[in-house]
Amino acid sequence: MRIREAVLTPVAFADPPLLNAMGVHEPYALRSVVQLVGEDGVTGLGESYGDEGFLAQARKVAEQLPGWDVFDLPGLRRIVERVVGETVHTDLHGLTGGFSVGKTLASVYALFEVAALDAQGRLLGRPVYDLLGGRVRDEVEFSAYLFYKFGAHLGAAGDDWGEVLTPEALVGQARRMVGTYGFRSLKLKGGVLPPEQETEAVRALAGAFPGHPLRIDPNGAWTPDTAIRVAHALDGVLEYLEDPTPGTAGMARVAARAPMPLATNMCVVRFADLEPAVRARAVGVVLSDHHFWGGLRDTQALSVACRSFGIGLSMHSNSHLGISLAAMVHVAAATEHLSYACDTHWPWKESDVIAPGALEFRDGAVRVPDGPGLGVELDPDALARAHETYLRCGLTQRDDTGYMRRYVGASSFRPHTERW
Ligand SMILES: O=C([O-])C(=O)C[C@H](O)[C@@H](O)C(=O)[O-]
Ligand SMILES: [Mg+2]
Repeated sequence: MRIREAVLTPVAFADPPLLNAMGVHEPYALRSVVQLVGEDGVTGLGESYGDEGFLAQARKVAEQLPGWDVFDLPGLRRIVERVVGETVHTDLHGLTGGFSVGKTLASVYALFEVAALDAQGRLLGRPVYDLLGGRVRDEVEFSAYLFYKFGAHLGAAGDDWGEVLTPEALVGQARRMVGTYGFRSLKLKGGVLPPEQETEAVRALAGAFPGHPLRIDPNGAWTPDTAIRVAHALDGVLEYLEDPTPGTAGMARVAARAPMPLATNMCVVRFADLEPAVRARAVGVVLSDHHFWGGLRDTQALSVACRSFGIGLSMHSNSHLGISLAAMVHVAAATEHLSYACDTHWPWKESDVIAPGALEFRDGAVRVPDGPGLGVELDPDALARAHETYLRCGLTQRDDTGYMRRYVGASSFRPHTERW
C-alpha cells in the first residue's frame, strides 16, 4: 500500500488544572493526529505530542511520505532520520527525562509507525496485536492516575473534580475514579507538596483502599536522602516508588536502601540508558511509553531487554486521546513481559477524536479491540472541533511552569529537581 497523503492535524482538548513538580496543567492539552491515506483509500491513524517543535518535525516527515509503502518500516526509519537529522526536540517540563537526537528520532518515528501498523491491520483485516506477534492477554489493566489539583483554571469557573490539596480530598478523587473505572492500582502524582504531606496522603489512600497497590511519582523532586526516608515510611504500602530523585546515580543510591523497587520514566528513556542503569542497579521497573520509545515494536524490544535483565516493565502516560489509548492497549496485549497495571490520563478528558464505544474500562481494564488495525474509528467532526479548539486556544507548547507562575507570581515558583 503506497501512501497518497499524510495528513497531520494538531488538536487540543480541555484539561483540568492538575499539579505536578513543574507546575500546573494549562486549560488545554495539545496532541497531533496523523492520517496516512493510502492510494486505495485505506487510512491508518496515529497520535502523539502536539508541541510546536514536535509538530515541525512531524510535518516535514509527513511531506516526504507520498509514495512510501506502509509495510516498509525500515524505509520509514530512513525517511525520519534523513528529515530530522541531528535535531533535538526539547520540551519545557522535562517530565519524561532528558533530550537527545535518538529520543527525537524515536518520538517522530513512533507517530508514523503506529499509523502504518493501523493501516497494515486494516488492509489485512487483522488487529494490530496480531501484527505484533499475537495477543497474550484479552484485557489490559490500568491504574488510577491521581493528581493534586486546583479547583479552577485562572479566570474560569470550578470543575466538578474540585480542589484537591488534602488527603481527604485525594481519597474522594480516588473514590470517584475507582467507582467509575474499577481501578485497582492507584498512582499519586507527587512532587507538589512537602514529602511528609504526600506520605500522609498515600497512607490515607492505603487506609481507604485496603489491598489496592499504590505508587507515588514526585518526578525527581526529592534528594536521595529524602527519597530514602519516604521509602522507609511507606514500606509495605507501595508496589513501587517512581522517579523519587533525578539521575541514575541518585536513583542507585535510593534503590540500594529502599525496600520497594524504583520505577522510572525519567532516567531510562532510551536504549542507551539501560546499560548504565542496570550496572548501577538503579531501577527495578522501566515505564515504557511507545510515544518516545520508538513505537510499538521497539516497546516490545524494550520489554525483552527488561526481562533479560530481571527488570519489570509497566507503562507511562501523558494526557492523550483514544488513538493513543488504542495503541497502548494493543502493544500491552501483545507484550508478554508486562509486570504492572499501566498508567493512563484517560479519566481527565471529556472529549475525543474517535467514535465512542471501542475502548471501555471495566474493573480497571480495557478489553483489547478486535477490529482491524487499532480497532478505533476517527470521528471527522470531532477531529475538526478539536483542531478548531487548537487554533482558538492559542497554546503552542505545554508550559506547566509558566502557567503556575501566573497563579502564584513569577518569583514564588521555582521548580527544580531535588527541591525537598
Ligand atoms: O509519570 C510521569 O512522569 C508522567 O505521567 C508525566 C506527566 O507529564 C504528568 O506528570 C502530568 O501529566 O503532569
Ligand atoms: Mg513518572
